[in-house]
Amino acid sequence: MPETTPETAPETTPEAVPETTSEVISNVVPETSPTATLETAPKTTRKFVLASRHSQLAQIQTNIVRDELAKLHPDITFETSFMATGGDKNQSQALYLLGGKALWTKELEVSMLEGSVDLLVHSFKDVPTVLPEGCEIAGVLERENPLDCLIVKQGLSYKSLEELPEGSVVGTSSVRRVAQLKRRFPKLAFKDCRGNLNTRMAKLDAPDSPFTAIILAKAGMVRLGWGARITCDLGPPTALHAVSQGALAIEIRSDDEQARQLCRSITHWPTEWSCLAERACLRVLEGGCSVPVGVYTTLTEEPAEEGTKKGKLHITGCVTSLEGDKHVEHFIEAHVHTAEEAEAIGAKLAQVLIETGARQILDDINADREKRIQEAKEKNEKVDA
Ligand SMILES: NCc1[nH]cc(CCC(=O)O)c1CC(=O)O
Repeated sequence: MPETTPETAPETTPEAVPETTSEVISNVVPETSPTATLETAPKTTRKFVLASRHSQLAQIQTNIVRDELAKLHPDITFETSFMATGGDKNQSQALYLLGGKALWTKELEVSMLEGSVDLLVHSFKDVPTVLPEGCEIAGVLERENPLDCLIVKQGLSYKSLEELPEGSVVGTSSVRRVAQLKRRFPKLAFKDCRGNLNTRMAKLDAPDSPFTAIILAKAGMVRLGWGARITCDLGPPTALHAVSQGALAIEIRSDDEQARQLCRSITHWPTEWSCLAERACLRVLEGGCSVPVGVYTTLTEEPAEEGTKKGKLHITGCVTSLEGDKHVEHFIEAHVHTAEEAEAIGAKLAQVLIETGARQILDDINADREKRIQEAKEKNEKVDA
């Protein structure tokens, strides 16, 4: 297949990037630093290795975090390391058979717990709502635009989902996106489109591609420098985005106090609290497998007493049946003073959704999933449920 990376793509393809890149950012002690006088003292400053998946987007995101850290901590050395994860390696099996989201994070966590790397940089939405023992999210950067967006195949001039002819094939592998869009656009067809963003864009633009358009997270497109390919945004009320979409999270070993301090220094608290509220909502709803949950959150900073924080949290959540025929949506607005209060609001939102119809939708989805796993087993497929 010819290289069909969009015109705006950087020169470097992901294949050109070595599996492991180690780059010393800075170990120079600035002259103004109080430690600058200890020139003969042994260098005890620890080196920190940031790690992520090896996709081009993951590398860009890791470099964003590294640059933020290096800017605030010029006396510390930061390196980066990139590796393939289960999710990258297995792109043919249906996502619902692959055993959950830990797919993208498990190998990285193992390396970190072994001590080979120190800070894991993730798209927050790929991080499971429950982390392994000994791991925690310690840092969250300011959120990029959290919405989904439509990208129409190159050469076609449709400007929105409304304009797509009946029966057009829209690519996405997200049950949330399919459910929400079937509800609004019953005449469109949806088809799996897997792989990292480079792969998905190439699949869309290939001359023999079945797709008229695909749906992606806008944040990824923007970070890759492909914003010009975005046809339109998909936001409320048409579509609510995934929990924590558009935010970057940094995971550390729970016993690594130095890493925690570094993460705190670059954390954007309104993003962190918003994402924690969204994750609390998902944790209550999901019971272990991926569900079509959409959210939209704003957190507006309010005047607070010295040394404290306060914000007005407005969080909307929805759960949609896989065929788009059932949908429950609710929002809560509350003043919050701590991350824990924000999480409590997210959990309460989930509770309200469950009581107003989400329970039935989720039970149906779990039954459907069980059935498909059973069918797959019967077909002798390797299933890791
Ligand atoms: N599911 C994969 C994934 N994980 C994070 C992003 C985009 C960046 C982000 O949400 O921060 C994407 C691509 C997509 O959903 O289109």
